[in-house]
Amino acid sequence: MSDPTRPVGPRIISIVNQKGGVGKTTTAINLGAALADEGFNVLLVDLDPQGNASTGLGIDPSERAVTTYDLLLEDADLKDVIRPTNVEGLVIAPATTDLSSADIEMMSVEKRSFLLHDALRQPEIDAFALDFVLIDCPPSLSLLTVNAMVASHSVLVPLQSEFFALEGLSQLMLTVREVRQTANPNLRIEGVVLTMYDRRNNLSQQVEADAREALGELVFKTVVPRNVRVSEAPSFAMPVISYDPASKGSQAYRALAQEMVEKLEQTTP
Ligand SMILES: Nc1ncnc2c1ncn2[C@@H]1O[C@H](COP(=O)(O)OP(=O)(O)OP(=O)(O)O)[C@@H](O)[C@H]1O
Repeated sequence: MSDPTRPVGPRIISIVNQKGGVGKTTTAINLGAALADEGFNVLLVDLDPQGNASTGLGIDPSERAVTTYDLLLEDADLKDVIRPTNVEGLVIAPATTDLSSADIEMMSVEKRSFLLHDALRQPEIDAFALDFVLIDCPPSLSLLTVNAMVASHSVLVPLQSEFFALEGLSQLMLTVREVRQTANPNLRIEGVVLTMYDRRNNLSQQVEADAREALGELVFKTVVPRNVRVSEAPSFAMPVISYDPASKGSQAYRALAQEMVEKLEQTTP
């Protein structure tokens, strides 16, 4: 399906929050699968050395695959890195723990922030006819995350409906501002999505109220509930929308995909 929301090339979205365990990987997998289910062609780039998005979509970590490490640091061809998943329309560039190596830190400042940017602009990317690229970032504002932001049109922030959720957001926004000033002036915030939301819990409601007050329209209307089916799905190497299509988690990620596409249609000329 051609994407009406972009005139040229895929829309590249980094999924970022330097806090660990807030739902970045879960959002990357399930938003990717929901967009693919809507008929879009999606590439998930796993930039987290933990490689959970890769294993969660069925890539065997013991297999010596060509990975995003090779893409960034060994000039590998995108076509050799991209692998199919068991979700039609969703392909993945898998990660390995090698990504946490110091090689990237040792490169010159000018080069090291643009590694992913340059890799994703290889002409061969056209062959995949991608509509969206989602980048699953590590839980830090390290060079890997900066690489993702430099390569992206926008940043999507999962926010766990928990204590201290909003702490750290100002640091994240500072990094976005720095990337805008130095490398990617058009970097936007795609939105903030509340994850692991528990309707019976006052804390979730309080975090939601605080986030909406502080961030206004940036917060997606869709919230992702805490749902055991979401957490079970990766052990079966599936997104929740395949594992349990009727579950609340599956419905939420479908709604999030639709809301995001609608927002893009409204804002893209
Ligand atoms: N909506 C949800 N309902 C239930 N469990 C969830 C939900 N979202 C995420 N989880 C669980 O929370 C844990 C952390 O999620 P996830 O790995 O997506 O976070 P992350 O931000 O990518 O973590 P890291 O910072 O380590 O990369 C996982 O065990 C995941 O299965």
